[in-house]
Amino acid sequence: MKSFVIHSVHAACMTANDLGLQANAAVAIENGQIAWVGSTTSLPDRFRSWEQYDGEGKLLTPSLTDCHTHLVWAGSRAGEFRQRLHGASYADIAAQGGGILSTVKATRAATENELFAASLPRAQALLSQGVGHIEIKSGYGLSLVDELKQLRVARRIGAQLPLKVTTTLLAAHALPPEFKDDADGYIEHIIADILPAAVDQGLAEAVDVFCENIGFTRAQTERVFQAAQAHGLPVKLHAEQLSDQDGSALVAHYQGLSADHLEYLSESGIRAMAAAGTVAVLLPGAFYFLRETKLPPIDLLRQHGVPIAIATDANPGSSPLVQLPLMMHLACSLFRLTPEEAWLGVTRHAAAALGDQGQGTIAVGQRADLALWNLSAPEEICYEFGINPLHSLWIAGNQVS
Ligand SMILES: O=C(O)CC[C@@H]1NC(=O)NC1=O
Ligand SMILES: [Fe+3]
Repeated sequence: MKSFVIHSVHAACMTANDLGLQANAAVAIENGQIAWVGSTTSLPDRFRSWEQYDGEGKLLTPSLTDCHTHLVWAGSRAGEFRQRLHGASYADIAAQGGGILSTVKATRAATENELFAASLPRAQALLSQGVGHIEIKSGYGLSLVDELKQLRVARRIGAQLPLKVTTTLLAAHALPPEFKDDADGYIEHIIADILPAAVDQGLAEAVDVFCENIGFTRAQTERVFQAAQAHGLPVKLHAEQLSDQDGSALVAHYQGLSADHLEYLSESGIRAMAAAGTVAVLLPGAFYFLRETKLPPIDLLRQHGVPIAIATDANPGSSPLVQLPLMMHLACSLFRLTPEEAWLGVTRHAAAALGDQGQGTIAVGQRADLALWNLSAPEEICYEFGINPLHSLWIAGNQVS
């Protein structure tokens, strides 16, 4: 692995609560890690013989982390989108077999290779936007064979592309037809069969549940969390998306990595998250696409010091938007986050939501996952949309674009 220096950049190091901007900075990279960060003018002699990369005053940040995606799916829900625009209701569409279960049907029918071929371009798109770490959930298989198939495809994406993939078991995403009207039975199947198999095959690094009035109850969620804990896996939760199920307090009780969506989050849930260090993952794409009107309690999250992350929630039903910089734009435009919060939301805090403490920063000892941007100010990526501002991307010190 080569050693080199990127110099003459505005480095956004992503310190605890701000961008940590350093003008005319230099970063020395050795063996895929950051070896030194400081002013270009004070570069130590031992680095001066290394290959020098002139950043020409551009903005250098950590590469981006998309900490919440359902990236592996087959089929399309574009037809439902057209039906709804012609006046069909969700109930009409569900009655015709649409919704999540139509994606489950297509994902089950796809071979592993077909699923990989359908999903790889989505990861390639994120990589082209400067994303170096993606979380990929299961949740469209809803059976032992098909949940493991999804997770294997997620692993293959990480093997095929120069980016890091973190996998999450979300078997408790919806009720499969085989367990119609028997949600408790399905939860027991997850606990007895799907989760142990995913653990035995090293396919899951966290466990997630859709805790919602149209998903699984708080009690069913807790059964899954107890099983995940018994297997030594951390938990995260689709929480308070459409109602307040007090799921955020539950995932915080289990020292969960994150609570995600959070439009209906209460202050007691926020207090629990703050005490546990649970990250608030906001998903403005789903809010926008579903035309939600209830904003997450951003000011309360700020007051209680809960770290805020932002992710695509890329999925065919509520956020068919595989574009992380767009989420920064929507987070500022719709949720009124500041550009600084948006940047921290796709770097440092997003990495923390995946248990990758310290990643998503430019600091000595961190993996050299770095992005150089054609931006003269950080806020430009939140303000304008359409032209890809990525200039260069390094993952573990290897230049990938
Ligand atoms: O409609 C889909 O395919 C997924 C919807 C998605 N899943 C979830 O738990 N919340 C959502 O918005
Ligand atoms: Fe989601």
